[in-house]
Amino acid sequence: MSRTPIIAGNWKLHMNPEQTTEFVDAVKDKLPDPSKVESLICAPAVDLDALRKAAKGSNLHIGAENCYFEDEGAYTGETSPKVLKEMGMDYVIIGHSERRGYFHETDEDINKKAKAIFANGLKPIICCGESLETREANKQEDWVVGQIKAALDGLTAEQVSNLVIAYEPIWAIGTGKTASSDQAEEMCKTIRETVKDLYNEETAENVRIQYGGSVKPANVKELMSKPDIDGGLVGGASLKPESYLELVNYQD
Ligand SMILES: O=C(CO)COP(=O)(O)O
Repeated sequence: MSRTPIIAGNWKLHMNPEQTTEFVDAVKDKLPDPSKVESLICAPAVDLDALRKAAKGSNLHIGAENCYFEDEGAYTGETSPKVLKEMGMDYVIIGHSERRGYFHETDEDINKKAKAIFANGLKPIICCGESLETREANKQEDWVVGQIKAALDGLTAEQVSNLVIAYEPIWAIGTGKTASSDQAEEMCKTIRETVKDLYNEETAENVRIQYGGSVKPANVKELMSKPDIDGGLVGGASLKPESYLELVNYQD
């Protein structure tokens, strides 16, 4: 088993093209060897052209924060996965709790998006995670297993081997309240077992699972030491070059 760790910044609704170029110029020569850690930035759609240009020739992987499940048509305001591929993106985040919550994205939408992303030769980062209410009722496992089953419905074992799942408990996002490394590991392990039940052992060993929710330089090492945590999906702490570099270089 050799899963390459993947540390991804999710910039959410921050940064403009100029700031994007400045950020990438500041980090691109200081990234880890991509065979040791994959460094990724997922940026707002309006910054992706700047991201691609600035990251060209570097070890920085690039991605979008969302896309639609159709390649083209009368869908005002949406982002085409086909064009994201043409623009040189590697990954697309789907199913983030902010998209589920504020923009009413359903499990069915997320599943359609995953299929459209694969159809265009991109890789999805599929987010899942429970609310505080669900955690307090001790129903987080059922909740997250349900989200994973719905998101992966109809995907092949090969596709699942190549995608990334991000476990992001909603109560830990942007709150400074990180899940403990044991809580994070427990759920990432449950997700891997779910993939094993749905597919097979090999697929479960291949799929990379990130933890997200107040990941920062001070806790990244501890989280990454857990056997089922293969990466981080980082919001706030990915916005400054110094902090991002500390995260991706956590092995140093
Ligand atoms: O939602 C997140 C990443 O997708 C986590 O955000 P924070 O790292 O700001 O808590």
